[in-house]
Amino acid sequence: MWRRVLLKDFTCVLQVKSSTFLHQRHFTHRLFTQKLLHGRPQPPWLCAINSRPFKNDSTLEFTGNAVTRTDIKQYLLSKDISIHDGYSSFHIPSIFMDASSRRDRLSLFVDKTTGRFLCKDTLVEGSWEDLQDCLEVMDREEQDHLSPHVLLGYPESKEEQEEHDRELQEVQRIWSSSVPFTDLPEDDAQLVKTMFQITNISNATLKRFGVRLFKPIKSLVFPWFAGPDSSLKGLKLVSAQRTDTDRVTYNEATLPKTSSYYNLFGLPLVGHMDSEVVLTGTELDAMAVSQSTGLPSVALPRGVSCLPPILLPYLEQFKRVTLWLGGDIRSWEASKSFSRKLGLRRCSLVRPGEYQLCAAEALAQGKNLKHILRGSISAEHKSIVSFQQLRDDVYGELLNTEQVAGVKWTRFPELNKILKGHRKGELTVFTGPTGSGKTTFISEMALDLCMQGVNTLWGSFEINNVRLAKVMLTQFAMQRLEKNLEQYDFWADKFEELPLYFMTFHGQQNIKMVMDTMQHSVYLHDINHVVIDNLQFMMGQENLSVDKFAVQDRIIGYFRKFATSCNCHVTLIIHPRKEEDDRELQMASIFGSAKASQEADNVLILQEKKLVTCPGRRSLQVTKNRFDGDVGIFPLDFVKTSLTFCTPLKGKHKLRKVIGKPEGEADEGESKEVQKKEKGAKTKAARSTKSSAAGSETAKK
Ligand SMILES: Nc1ncnc2c1ncn2[C@@H]1O[C@H](COP(=O)(O)OP(=O)(O)OP(=O)(O)O)[C@@H](O)[C@H]1O
Repeated sequence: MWRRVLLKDFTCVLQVKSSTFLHQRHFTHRLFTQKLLHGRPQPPWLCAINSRPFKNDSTLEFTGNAVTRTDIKQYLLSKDISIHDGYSSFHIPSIFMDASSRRDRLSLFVDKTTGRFLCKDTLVEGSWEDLQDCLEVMDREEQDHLSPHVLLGYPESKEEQEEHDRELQEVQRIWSSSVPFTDLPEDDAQLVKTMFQITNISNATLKRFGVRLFKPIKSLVFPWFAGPDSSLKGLKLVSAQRTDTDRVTYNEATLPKTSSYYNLFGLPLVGHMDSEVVLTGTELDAMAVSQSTGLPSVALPRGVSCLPPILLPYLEQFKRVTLWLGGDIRSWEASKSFSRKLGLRRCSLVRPGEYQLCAAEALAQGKNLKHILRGSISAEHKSIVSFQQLRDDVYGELLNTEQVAGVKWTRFPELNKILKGHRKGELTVFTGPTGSGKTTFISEMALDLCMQGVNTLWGSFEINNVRLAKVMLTQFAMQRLEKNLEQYDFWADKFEELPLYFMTFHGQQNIKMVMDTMQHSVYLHDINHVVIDNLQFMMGQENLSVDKFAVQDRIIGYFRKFATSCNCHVTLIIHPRKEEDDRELQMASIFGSAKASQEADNVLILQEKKLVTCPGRRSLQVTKNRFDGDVGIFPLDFVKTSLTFCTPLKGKHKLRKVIGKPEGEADEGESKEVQKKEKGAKTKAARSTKSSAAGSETAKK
């Protein structure tokens, strides 16, 4: 919901986005005419990432720029502002309150990574550029503060206002027709608790956290209270379902929708003086921790999928943060990456234990939660460790081989058989002949993962984002929507909910800029898969009088480093350096040197028409797999109506898997096999050409 506003007194046009975050009237504003004020050029960052094209109320609070924390600190010091160096933010006195009311309070938080600010007293927020503008104006006008109402909002469009009102009414309607647990007859309350497997959570705890039951859909209601008046901003509905194996799975829905839902559940119960908190992945876990340990505990709004930086100021007061996000490897990975945002020094992590317990399960099984929390380990990385320290990590990996192997593709079971899954921190290099369908295939492969919650960032330099999103939406809906336009909104609404982001770069790009954007997106959106289409678009600005392949190797090296340091998977599409008509592509067709092929964890090749068994068909070949060494090839059919790939029907194809062979050998083995087949086919083809030639000769005669 974007609004245009005037910066009062300065006749400067600002673009403002209304946000439901934690406050009643809480602006995120972005200066797009900053040159008007003091001619500072717009940071390239500002336009570097775009949200999904289908969104009109972007989830992106993205006003990032290339400032460093040193820049921020120096600038603030140059303005004689006293700074407290916090964990993820600098704390400064609010410039939106007069000196007498702000006293010594440092209630304005400036994010050390992006420079975004939030004043917790007045709830004004904005970008680093906005803060600088405000400070410049204060200097120029010799004022000691600005009014929090310095931004004048125009009403939202009628449509937006109506949607917003409808949402709020729906929140109120559900809330008022839900029943507090304490008002339920004891038998009913017990039944509900059994259904949700929370029999050990007392009615008193449920009451303290304000949990209710919404009977019509048998869901628990978790409220989102926030703002100076602690009013109801939204809610989360959670329903429980029992699976065949007698496990309970939970489904959740939020109002407002997930991308605007920023509830740190449990925050209103935290005292100003509390210096310790336990961060959990679900509301049930937060209640379990609070009940059995008495410690303040808050749940993340979107579980382990992300920790939006906009929430960080609310966690600054804690000297110690224990992350207990769940019991699986994904939660463990998330807790490691969130602790980097929170500041490693103060974070400790609960490692998934032998029985993989989250807090609610631990409580249900009568475990001692205090004891589990005491066993949490420091998030700070030590440069030298002994096996004794690694011992539990190794054990955890052995115990959870399936989870360690990564996220499985739902649409490509053959790929699971070879690669085992999609893992964080790896670099996948993907190639194929020109126009063979590389973009189309990677689009579906990444979409498959994104639909399972893998936060994905696309850098599509070759085709524009609208075209790419159209391909993805077709693959998502599994049909051509141009023929069913009436279904567009239905699919677009669902597609919009995916954790999918696009860089807005197009054409040749500077590698540093791309790297900075990727790094930023990891911070802002907890991106764990970056797709780059394609590497050649990063080479244009390099000095190509030096060896082209040396440049390519160097760029691959940058991506490698990024994948490792940010623990983020990078899929890099590369055009082959040479294509020969009668030969399949090999690793050597892509890489300039052995070094570059060493950098990649996985090398995938989309082979085209080379398998004579199925003419015209593409095959996907894995020629390198660092995880467990399996390589192989399998055919792919293309479904034009949905732009998707699938494996041919059973019996028609065979997965050829080469287990445990070194990369080179496997490659050779594969190509030998292919060559043999090709040779056979060529002879056959030659024979048939001969006979058809003979036939036509005869016909001519
Ligand atoms: N297996 C396939 N069979 C037939 N057509 C395909 C196949 N895969 C993709 N296509 C179509 O081919 C066209 C080119 O596909 P795409 O852009 O994915 O290829 P590419 O390899 O990325 O191209 P480039 O080499 O230019 O980067 C698209 O129109 C796509 O729908």
